[in-house]
Amino acid sequence: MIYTVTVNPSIDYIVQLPQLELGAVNRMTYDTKLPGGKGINVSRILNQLKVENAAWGFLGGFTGEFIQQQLAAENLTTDFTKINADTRINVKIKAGEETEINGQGPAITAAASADFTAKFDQLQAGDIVVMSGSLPKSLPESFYHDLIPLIQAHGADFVIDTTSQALLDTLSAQPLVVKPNHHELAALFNVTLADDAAIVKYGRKLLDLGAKNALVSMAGAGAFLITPDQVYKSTAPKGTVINSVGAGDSMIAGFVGTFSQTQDPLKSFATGLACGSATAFSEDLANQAKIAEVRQSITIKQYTA
Ligand SMILES: Nc1ncnc2c1ncn2[C@@H]1O[C@H](COP(=O)(O)OP(=O)(O)O)[C@@H](O)[C@H]1O
Ligand SMILES: O=P(O)(O)OC[C@H]1O[C@](O)(COP(=O)(O)O)[C@@H](O)[C@@H]1O
Repeated sequence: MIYTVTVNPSIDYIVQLPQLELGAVNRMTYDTKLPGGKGINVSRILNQLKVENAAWGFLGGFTGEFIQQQLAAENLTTDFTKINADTRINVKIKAGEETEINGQGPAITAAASADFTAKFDQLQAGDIVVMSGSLPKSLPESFYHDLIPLIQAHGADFVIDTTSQALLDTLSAQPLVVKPNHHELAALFNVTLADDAAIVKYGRKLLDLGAKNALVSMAGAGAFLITPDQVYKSTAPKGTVINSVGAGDSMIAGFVGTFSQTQDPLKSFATGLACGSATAFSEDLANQAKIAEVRQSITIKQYTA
């Protein structure tokens, strides 16, 4: 069983306009509201792949209710901890380029946090917990790190998708996979990544620090998979990019979903690539048919320096 953890979900409010003029009244040509947050996106893609999963985290207020309703309409299995404050709204502006304004997130009380943590008692050996996204300000920086012993005590694995020190702090506990994009990888080690060799060098460092596998995604330029034995690269398939919000989460879902069924990192990489690009080529996250279509054009090569 895969459990996704979204401690800071969001309504993703996607707005489109021909151009954004700062300091002026701008009019939208299109807008839509989607249930968002990284773990929720992973769960929505796992559902498309028919991989059993449950979404955990915190939801509150009218925004939380909207997300709960949307997920129920997709038959997602959820067990969110209720909070009183409103779940955040993240604004995604599409005006030529994509600009994102993500909220800080609501206050989580100590009681809600304890209620959430108690859920980890039900984990079993072989389960995978995917912890994704930013932490609301009211939770300590060590929140993910503190969950790891609860996961590992049951013989379950974990995947972490966060940035900066919060990510570095979890590597020694051996996450099944981590997936920084190349900008996040550069920021993690405070370097500039000028070419493939530099990306692979710093991607390997993630394994040296403890990660079992690392994906380094590069948006329209594809991704690397670094395993203890091999490095693989794939360019992204060509297509019309409609909305790349959630492409990274989709890639993680594809990788973890297939890994849970096959334990094969290369097959998992192929599914991850298909899910990431299929989402970039869709208005909302990708559906099963789009993923299957894009999967046909994925090619992966072994990378040698
Ligand atoms: N413009 C695009 N065209 C094709 N595939 C894309 C595009 N953007 C993202 N993808 C696919 O999704 C993966 C993850 O996207 P990326 O933007 O790197 O992640 P994140 O959203 O975490 O920054 C990429 O490695 C690629 O396979
Ligand atoms: O928790 P964070 O880092 O603010 O990110 C949340 C945002 O990321 C998303 O999960 C999309 O993430 P990706 O584009 O990286 O896959 C949105 O749904 C959400 O608005």
